Amino acid sequence: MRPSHSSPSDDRPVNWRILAKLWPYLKEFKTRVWLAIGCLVAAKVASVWLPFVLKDTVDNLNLDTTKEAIMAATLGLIVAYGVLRLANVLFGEIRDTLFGRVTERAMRRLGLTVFNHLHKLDLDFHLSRQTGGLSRDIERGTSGVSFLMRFLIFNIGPTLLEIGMVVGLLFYNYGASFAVVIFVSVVLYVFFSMKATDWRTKYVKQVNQADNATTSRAIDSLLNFETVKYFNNEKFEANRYDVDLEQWETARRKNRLSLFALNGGQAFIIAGAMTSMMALAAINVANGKMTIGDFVLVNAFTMQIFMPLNFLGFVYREIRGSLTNIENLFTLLAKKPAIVDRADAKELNVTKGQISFENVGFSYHEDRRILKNVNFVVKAGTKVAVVGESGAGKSTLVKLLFRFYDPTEGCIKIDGQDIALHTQDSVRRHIGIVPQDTVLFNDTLYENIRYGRPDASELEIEEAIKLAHLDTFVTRLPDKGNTQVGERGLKLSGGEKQRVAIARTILKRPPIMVFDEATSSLDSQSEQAILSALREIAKGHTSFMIAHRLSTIVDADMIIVMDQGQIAEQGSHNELLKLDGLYTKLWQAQQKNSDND
Ligand SMILES: Nc1ncnc2c1ncn2[C@@H]1O[C@H](COP(=O)(O)OP(=O)(O)OP(=O)(O)O)[C@@H](O)[C@H]1O
Repeated sequence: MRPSHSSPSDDRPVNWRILAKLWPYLKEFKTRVWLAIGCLVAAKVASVWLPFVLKDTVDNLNLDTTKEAIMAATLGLIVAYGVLRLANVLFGEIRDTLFGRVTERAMRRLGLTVFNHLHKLDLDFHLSRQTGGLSRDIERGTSGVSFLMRFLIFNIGPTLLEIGMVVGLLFYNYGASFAVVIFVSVVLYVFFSMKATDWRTKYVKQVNQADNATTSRAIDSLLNFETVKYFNNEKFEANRYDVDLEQWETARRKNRLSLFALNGGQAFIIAGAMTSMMALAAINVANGKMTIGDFVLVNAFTMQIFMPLNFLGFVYREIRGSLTNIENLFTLLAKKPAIVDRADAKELNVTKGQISFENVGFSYHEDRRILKNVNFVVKAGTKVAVVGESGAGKSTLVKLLFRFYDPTEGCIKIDGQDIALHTQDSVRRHIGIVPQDTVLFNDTLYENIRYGRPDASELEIEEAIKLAHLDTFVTRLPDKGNTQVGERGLKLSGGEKQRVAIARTILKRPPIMVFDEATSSLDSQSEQAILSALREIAKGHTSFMIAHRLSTIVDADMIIVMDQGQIAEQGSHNELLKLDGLYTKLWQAQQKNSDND
């Protein structure tokens, strides 16, 4: 696979105002910023001085006097030349070192702000995002800050300062002609470079698009490695990849030709300017108006100015790209989470753990109602189970309880307090969830369990492992609890992952425990063992259980039967069987299935 490009850009007009938004991230090191700017000026003064020392040296070398007198006159100048060169480089290095810290701190602050913001955004945002694209946006945005600072402060700023000084000095020392030639050619050069760069943007964009397409194709294909093998489709995959690579190759060729046009045009302007300057200087020397030293000085100035301008096209494009990337990042930061704590939100105070749903209605999207008029009470310390067909809205109840969403109608109360009026943090602190699909961090088994309560002791972790029936499994592992679980926990089976999730929740020990099909990935024997463990753990806690297999919840204090977003029946197992309704149908169907097994 080819390495991917880091420099994206699109056709949007450049928004320079974004620079103002960066200031809060830079002002922490205000003194450093000013010191760096001071060094920048000092380095440029030294570099503009250099041609003058060179001129005096050349003129002194041409003096019609004794060897000793020439040496005496030039020695000091040569030392001054060396000192100025050193000063130029040293001040430049000090400026880089001083400013490096400012940029790094700004990147750190911005990175952390974005990270915190992403964790505040709602579940809907995270369900719709494309992780790859999002992380590229963040990476491009934060490194955009570094690019922008580097190029604005270390390249554009110093170059403009130098051009200003040189044009002024030429005008002061030799009159308007040299200053005019330099000024006009610089303006021409900048104008041409900006126009040509804007024109080239579409080719750069094509390369980036082709690059993203080939990279995505390769990654998708490799991620589906097993499927490719199941269907013997290696050749088909290679052909598809090659079609993308061909487009990438064409885009690169066009991009290279457009770069040739840009560089060619720039070289043409530089050559024209240098020739004119040299010709003017030569005429002046021939007329006796200028010395050989002056000729050398004009030559040195011209070279000094056009050298950094050589990179202007590249720098301009990078700045454009960086501004766009930073703007994307600020757009992300401006995104408002759907669930926000009210200004007067209080801390939820849970003493018993009673849950009540009062006339709750909810829809993910306006045009489709998921929950209608849901009313029930889970008394403190009891076990309530929710059953119903797939898609009936069972997990949605849990998402509302956890405040991933707020109800569209009605309210949910814990110990009589409306959770929508309390901080999300305090609501979540009192609820432990073993979700339907457990995703683990790419870390060790121990660390994944410790996540339930980062300050838990080794002993408490061991106990949680035992209660979740993970101990036999752990002892069988080569590295025991220090075994890495792989990305998203892929090295563990579904049942093992669920037990890790149970162990985590045991460590958290919240007053309210929610089990969303917590035993769905277990075989019947492990399921029975875990269920007895859950019963043990749930003692004294309020537990809310979503289950498909009714046999796992027959002992619940109350069973709620959901049907198309509404409560169809509620009561204990025996009461529901007596009703001979939906629950009885579900029960009979499952009994029949297990008899057939
Ligand atoms: N984020 C979402 N955006 C839009 N619709 C959603 C979202 N999450 C769930 N739904 C829809 O809401 C309905 C209820 O989903 P929910 O997950 O609550 O059902 P469930 O009863 O728990 O189903 P299962 O037993 O299969 O887990 C489903 O039709 C589902 O497609």
